[in-house]
Amino acid sequence: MSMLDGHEAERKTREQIEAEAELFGPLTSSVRSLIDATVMTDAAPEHIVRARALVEEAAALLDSRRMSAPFGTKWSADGTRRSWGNAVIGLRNPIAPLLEVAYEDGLASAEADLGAAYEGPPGLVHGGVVALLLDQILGGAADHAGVPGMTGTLTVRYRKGTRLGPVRVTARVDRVEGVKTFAVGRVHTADGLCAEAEGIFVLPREVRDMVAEMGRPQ
Ligand SMILES: CCCCCCCC(=O)SCCNC(=O)CCNC(=O)[C@H](O)C(C)(C)COP(=O)(O)OP(=O)(O)OC[C@H]1O[C@@H](n2cnc3c(N)ncnc32)[C@H](O)[C@@H]1OP(=O)(O)O
Repeated sequence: MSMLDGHEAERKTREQIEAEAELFGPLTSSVRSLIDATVMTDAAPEHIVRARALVEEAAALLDSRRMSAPFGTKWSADGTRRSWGNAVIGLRNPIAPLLEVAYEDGLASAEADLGAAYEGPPGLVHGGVVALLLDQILGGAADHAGVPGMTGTLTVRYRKGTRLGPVRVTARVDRVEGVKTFAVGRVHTADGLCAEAEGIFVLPREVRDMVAEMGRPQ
């Protein structure tokens, strides 16, 4: 599979995209609540059996027609980019903590409320989930700065356990060396600094080749 696969131009208008967001956003949010309820429930066995039947009915309804491939990244003519399947920010992805990333003065920042579904050690966020958030926000900072790349290396230093609940994640580009963008970031909770990361984002060779090809005079 090529790195360029899954990117697709689309002709949808802003209104159509907004209508889709209004349709799918609440579904995602309901399923996210369902995930939390599944992890946390202490309901009576008969309620769990009934809930399972309802969930299976809902899954069958949704599965009655499927896309031919995962959502990927869709680009509109006006430059709007949709990565609605993304594991961190995907509007259609109920396991995504849905980081809404804000960019200001070169700093990417986002907040998320990580519930029981993200638990690793008791009461703490799973280290892989911490890395997941950092990967996304560091990559987003690189992208937003106009020096995007695929994660080549992500180094995370876990300073202290990240308590489940509200977290704040920040990142910025540290430097650019040729095709490599070095970004740094942090995760904070009310307890203070919990994790720090450095990521090296590499613009893949085939994208470099494509850009060089496009720039070549006919
Ligand atoms: C908004 C968007 C946010 C997105 C955030 C989420 C990001 C992700 O999750 S990406 C998914 C995870 N990452 C991947 O799957 C990447 C898999 N790896 C690859 O595709 C390739 O190995 C890739 C692109 C990293 C490098 O391949 P390629 O372009 O062929 O590299 P290559 O030409 O050999 O090397 C180019 C430069 O990068 C360096 N480099 C290569 N691989 C790495 C690496 N893994 N780590 C650090 N540096 C590297 C090389 O040393 C070289 O440096 P220099 O120019 O100084 O000599």
